[in-house]
Amino acid sequence: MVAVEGWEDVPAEVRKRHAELAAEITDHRARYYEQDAPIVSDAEFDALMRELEGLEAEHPALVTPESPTQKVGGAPTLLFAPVEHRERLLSLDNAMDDEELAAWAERVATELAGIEYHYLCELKVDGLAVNLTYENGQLVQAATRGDGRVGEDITANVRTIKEIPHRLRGDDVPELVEIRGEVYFPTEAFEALNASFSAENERRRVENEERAKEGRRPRAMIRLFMNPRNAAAGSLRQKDPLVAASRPLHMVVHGIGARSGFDIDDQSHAYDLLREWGLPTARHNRVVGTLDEVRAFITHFGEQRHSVEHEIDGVVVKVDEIALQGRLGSTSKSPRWAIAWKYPPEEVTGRLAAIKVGIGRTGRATPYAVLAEPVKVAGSMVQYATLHNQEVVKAKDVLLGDTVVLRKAGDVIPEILGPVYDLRDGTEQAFVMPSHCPECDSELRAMAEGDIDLRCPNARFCPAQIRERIAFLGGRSALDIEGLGYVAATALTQPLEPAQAPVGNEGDIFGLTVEQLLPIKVLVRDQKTSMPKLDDETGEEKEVFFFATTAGAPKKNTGLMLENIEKAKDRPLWRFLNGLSIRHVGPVAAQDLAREFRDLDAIFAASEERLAATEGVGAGTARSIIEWYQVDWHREIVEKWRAAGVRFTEEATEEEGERPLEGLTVVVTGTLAGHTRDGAKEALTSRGAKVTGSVSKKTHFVVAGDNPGSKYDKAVQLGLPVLDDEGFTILLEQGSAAARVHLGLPAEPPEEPVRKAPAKRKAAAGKAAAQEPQSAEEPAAEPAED
Ligand SMILES: NC(=O)c1ccc[n+]([C@@H]2O[C@H](COP(=O)([O-])OP(=O)(O)OC[C@H]3O[C@@H](n4cnc5c(N)ncnc54)[C@H](O)[C@@H]3O)[C@@H](O)[C@H]2O)c1
Ligand SMILES: [Zn+2]
Repeated sequence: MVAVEGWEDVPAEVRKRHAELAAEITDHRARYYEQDAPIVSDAEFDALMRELEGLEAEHPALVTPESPTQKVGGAPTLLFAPVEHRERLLSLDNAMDDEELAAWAERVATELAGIEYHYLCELKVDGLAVNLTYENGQLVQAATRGDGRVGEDITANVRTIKEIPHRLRGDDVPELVEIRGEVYFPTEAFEALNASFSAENERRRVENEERAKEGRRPRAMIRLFMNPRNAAAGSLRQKDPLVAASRPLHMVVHGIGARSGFDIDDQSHAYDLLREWGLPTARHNRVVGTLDEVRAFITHFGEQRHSVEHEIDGVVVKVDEIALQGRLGSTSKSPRWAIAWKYPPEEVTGRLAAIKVGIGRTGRATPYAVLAEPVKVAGSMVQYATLHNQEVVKAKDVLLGDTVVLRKAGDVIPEILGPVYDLRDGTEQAFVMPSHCPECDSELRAMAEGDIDLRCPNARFCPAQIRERIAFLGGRSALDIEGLGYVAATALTQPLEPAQAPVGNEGDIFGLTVEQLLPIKVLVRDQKTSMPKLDDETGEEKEVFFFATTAGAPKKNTGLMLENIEKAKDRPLWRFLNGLSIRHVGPVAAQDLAREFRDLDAIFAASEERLAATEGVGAGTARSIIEWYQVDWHREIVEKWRAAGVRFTEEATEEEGERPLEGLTVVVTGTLAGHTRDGAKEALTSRGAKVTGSVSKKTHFVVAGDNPGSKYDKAVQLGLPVLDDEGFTILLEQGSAAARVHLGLPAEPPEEPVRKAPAKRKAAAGKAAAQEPQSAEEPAAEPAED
């Protein structure tokens, strides 16, 4: 094949698909850029774009100036006056994986062979691109990107953004400069805005009930913003500047367009100049020399994605030298000297097939969304998302059958953001909270006046509550029993043959025998859907022995689980206390109580006042402990454990009394030989140290095992003391000074890096200061909740 393919040579079905894709993409762009109301997620949109690009790569004849691949953004709307940009605003090419990043770097290297250059790494801010024109230091115009050549005049709205100077600072301002940047909505403010919309909708719902009685038309609900980008775009593209002024919009600059009257060598230096002029520049930029350093930057901010004040959807890598940027040039759509690394999408859409209710270990009924099909988000497959309670379902305004936006940020539980209103067809139906427990059929009710949550009151016999409590007991924050996870908890409490259940409640957990376990059969369930799996050949539900091999011998894990259960009898008192699932008693309160009383019987013998006087334990928690112990079968659990050999007392260890690591802030990263990650953290906190997740100048030690992450790089960069396994042991056993000496450092840090708590507070609050990090992670309202 030598002849260049003409359009008529492209197979008809390819041409057809190309036309379909082009039309679909153009429609999505209009909805996204012009109406701020997309109906597909970015991931879906990107997939369509990629398919189109693929077709064009295979059949170059399809590449016409009309193709969406050759165009930037959307068309300017009639909502605002058109503005012609002096210099075009471009889009960016994307790298979805390391191969694509390396290919880009390779092209740059080839083009710039023999020349020294640097990479400028920046965060890719997920907001709205704007162009600011300054003439002789005065802001004369602000415009959206539009199609790259012509944007919309949003000057009045942009003037309301406090960070954007109306006049550049200093005497040295240029004749002309076009500033490119991103207007964004800070993540926290976005959540607050949507919460206020939800509250207003709640008022309107109440009002509408009245209106319905009077036969009046209902007031419309406010549509929630889907994400901060949407909120930024929606706020900035308002006819009324007062609306924009009322929103906490911010901006960060990331480029320069047309300019005259000054010269710059590197883009990073240009930012210094812009900062002097009073423009908001990014704090996280970094200039590096190698692609590996670029990768480290990408990895670092992939982990820190949610500690930045605005949403980021990737990292933009640029060649820093302006002259070389010119030499590399641009395509019709994007510069060749830059590439956008995209993080995995955190938002996807899916069809809400059902809302089911799960019962947690304290009986709380939690509605959760079930999507018609599993979807990939933040790198994992997801089909369920929590909806918290029936009020949240209302506030999110979702109906069964809706296409909904689902978000999963990092390790956080997936949640539903809201419906895609424009896809409703009228067949959607409102969710009705079930009146009865799906597992034991007890009537659900609020346990106290004013409680939003409904609960299954059958704490003693509800199979769901027992299963969840046992799984919790075996879990990390309670007895931490390896082998006793969720499925094992199910097998122990809900075997196929109910009479075989060796565990009726947590009292039966110790003293299990292999003989009891061997005959236990469970249905093989799909872990995601919890629906029984079918045998491929017979089509029948699959039943297996959970603890025994097919030959009838105990599985290896069975023995391990039993050993670990035996060992768990010696766990510290607070773990048992937390494991009892007493409402309001979470790990923090449990540790406070254990430290104060050192004995379980003493805790249960204490008066409500005495309990409430314990540091970190409130009146509600105290009440809850007393009420819990008044229930017969609760006391039986404690007695069964005691009979099995649990001692429930805790001698004050020397270190604990003294809390020798009090005041230290430590970060743990990588795999340690002698400790699990949680074990290492506990060893530190029990000695009074504060363990945090991110490295800063205030960190006293970074404990780094094998394969440490970017925290290690950061530590090295900041020159912090880094401890290996051996150093860590010295820190635990001999304290901070010994660990520093081990590293060849002076015993005392040169300057106390930690901000001292004010003396007054320290004296009054004692150990409270050391507990802050834990309580900050614990939801304050109900730490013991499921
Ligand atoms: N869901 C939909 O229907 C829909 C429709 C159209 C586009 N989109 C989404 O929009 C994006 C594509 O839009 P695009 O063409 O604007 O490309 P892009 O957002 O991937 O990248 C280009 C833009 O990044 C911005 N940017 C942020 N930080 C930057 C920095 N530090 N340096 C330089 N630029 C920076 C600039 O405004 C620039 O215009 C994709 O994520 C796509 O999924 C979604
Ligand atoms: Zn129940």
